[in-house]
Amino acid sequence: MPHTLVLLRHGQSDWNQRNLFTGWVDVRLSDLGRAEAKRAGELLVEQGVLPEVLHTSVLTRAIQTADIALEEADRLWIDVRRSWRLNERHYGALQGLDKAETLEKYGQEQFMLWRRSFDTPPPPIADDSEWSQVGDPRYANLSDAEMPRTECLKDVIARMLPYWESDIMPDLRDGKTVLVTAHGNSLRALVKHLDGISDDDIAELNIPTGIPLVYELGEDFMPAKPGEYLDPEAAAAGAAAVAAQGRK
Ligand SMILES: O=C(O)[C@@H](CO)OP(=O)(O)O
Repeated sequence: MPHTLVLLRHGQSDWNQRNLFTGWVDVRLSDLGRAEAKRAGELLVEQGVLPEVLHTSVLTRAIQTADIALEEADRLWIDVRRSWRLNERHYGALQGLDKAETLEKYGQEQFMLWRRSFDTPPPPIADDSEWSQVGDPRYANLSDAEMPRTECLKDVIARMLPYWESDIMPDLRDGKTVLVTAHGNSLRALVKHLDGISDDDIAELNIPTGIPLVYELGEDFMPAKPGEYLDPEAAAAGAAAVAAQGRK
């Protein structure tokens, strides 16, 4: 029996709209982001993909997106689990900075290295920075070593995959249609794993906001073919817009 997995990046956030590096900063959805989340719920209903369990990050924009989409699908009642392991990549000292200004200041090569390279993290954020998450009660159970001050995609894979195996795979094994509502870079980490994308090629992959991406997985919890967006045209346009961020 194939397992159905639905990945959903949160709708546009206030900081996506303002073109700021976000990472673990807990910003809310913009009006457009709420509309995208509602549309995601409509797409799930229209195409008969009805989630039976939800996994989200502990960031509000992912939680809001799931709630709005599931309300639209009349599925607010399904079981929910949340984990910091699905959080956006921690953007280190770049959190709160304007993407276009950062590009201008450091140049295209450094900007893209920080943004999309597999294993080069941005400089770490200071614990007393306005945009640090140290001391945030939702991370009280993390050890100091687990609490990131910056992350590259490789680090995200290392903290996300254990949750995939321990919590998401068992729900798939139970035959449930699983919705994972998360973030541009935490979902890039999962798609890299599922689609077997190389460390170099993953730089080119961008995930659009608010469009469900559906995988049918085999008994080994791997797909026979890449996932399919429920609105492929909007997904292509959305991914191109993410790729162009930084350019004003
Ligand atoms: O700012 C961020 O946290 C991410 C996602 O919005 O941005 P980027 O696509 O530049 O990695």
